[in-house]
Amino acid sequence: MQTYPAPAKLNLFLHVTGQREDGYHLLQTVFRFLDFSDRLSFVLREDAVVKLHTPIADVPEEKNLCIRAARLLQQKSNTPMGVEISLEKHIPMGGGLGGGSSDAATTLLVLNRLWHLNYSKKELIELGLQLGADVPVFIFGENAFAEGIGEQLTSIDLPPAWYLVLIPSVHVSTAEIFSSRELTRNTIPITIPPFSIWQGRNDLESVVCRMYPVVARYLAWLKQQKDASLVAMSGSGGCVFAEFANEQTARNAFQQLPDGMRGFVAAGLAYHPLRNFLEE
Ligand SMILES: C[C@](O)(CO)[C@H](O)COP(=O)(O)OP(=O)(O)OC[C@H]1O[C@@H](n2ccc(N)nc2=O)[C@H](O)[C@@H]1O
Ligand SMILES: Nc1ncnc2c1ncn2[C@@H]1O[C@H](COP(=O)(O)OP(=O)(O)OP(=O)(O)O)[C@@H](O)[C@H]1O
Repeated sequence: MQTYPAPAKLNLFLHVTGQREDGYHLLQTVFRFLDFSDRLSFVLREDAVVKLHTPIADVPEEKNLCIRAARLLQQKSNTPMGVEISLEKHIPMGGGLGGGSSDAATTLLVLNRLWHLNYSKKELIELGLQLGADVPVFIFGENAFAEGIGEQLTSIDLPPAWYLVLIPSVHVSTAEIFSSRELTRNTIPITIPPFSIWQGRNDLESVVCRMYPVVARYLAWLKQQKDASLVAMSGSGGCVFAEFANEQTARNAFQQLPDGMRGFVAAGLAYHPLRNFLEE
């Protein structure tokens, strides 16, 4: 059966520049896709049933972002069709790597075709935003500089790079970090061009490190790696990453990991694997 990728993302930096009246935070961030993906497959149904074959521990089916994405598309289009979804999960959950959002985006892209709906990328992005602030970039399909709450996207060329991503054993709630009293919300907005991804930082990092000291320890270990050019937390954490110029230096660092630290090595992608899916 055909399977479709839902890649992870990194936030190479993440600045919190303000807050909207509805409580959502204004951000500036750079999203980079990773060659590290969940995989989804879809079996069409002629009735309107939408169901998941592969339950995830601690996530009720109704809350699974693939199921929510499929239901939202059904509602919008009034299609009489349904679907059975299988999800092979690889991306750590609640780690700041955007796995759930990516699963939702791939579901919207693929069902748009299988249900013959012909929505445009812009329409799917608007729909995706209702599911989460991270969903639009995965439909957009290009590495991007993002503003607003993550939905104002400008594509950006990033040089080839490899990443060592570490996964501390914590589950960080995005809402909890954004609601922290200690979060600074007044980073001065940068203008494009020019800006350098290496001048940025993750404003959520210090809040997460204080609440989860293990994240600070993992960052400190990565900062000792001599070939790493950029070390930061992704999104609202707790995953942290180091950027390397090539695969070998990333794998060398991976082999030095102390006992008990978990992680993986992945190439940075030039674009999302389904970037041209709507035109194909
Ligand atoms: C931190 C990032 O991962 C950076 O890419 C995203 O901004 C988070 O995106 P996401 O996981 O899709 O988050 P959502 O499901 O939309 O939001 C979860 C909760 O985080 C808070 N939230 C999220 C995004 C944002 N720009 N401001 C916020 O204050 C809100 O309380 C929201 O209820
Ligand atoms: N398909 C899914 N995959 C992962 N998590 C899902 C999924 N559907 C719903 N969820 C819920 O969403 C929560 C956040 O998942 P996700 O892995 O996307 O977080 P994240 O990587 O921290 O995202 P971000 O930092 O970008 O907000 C999970 O803890 C889980 O309860």
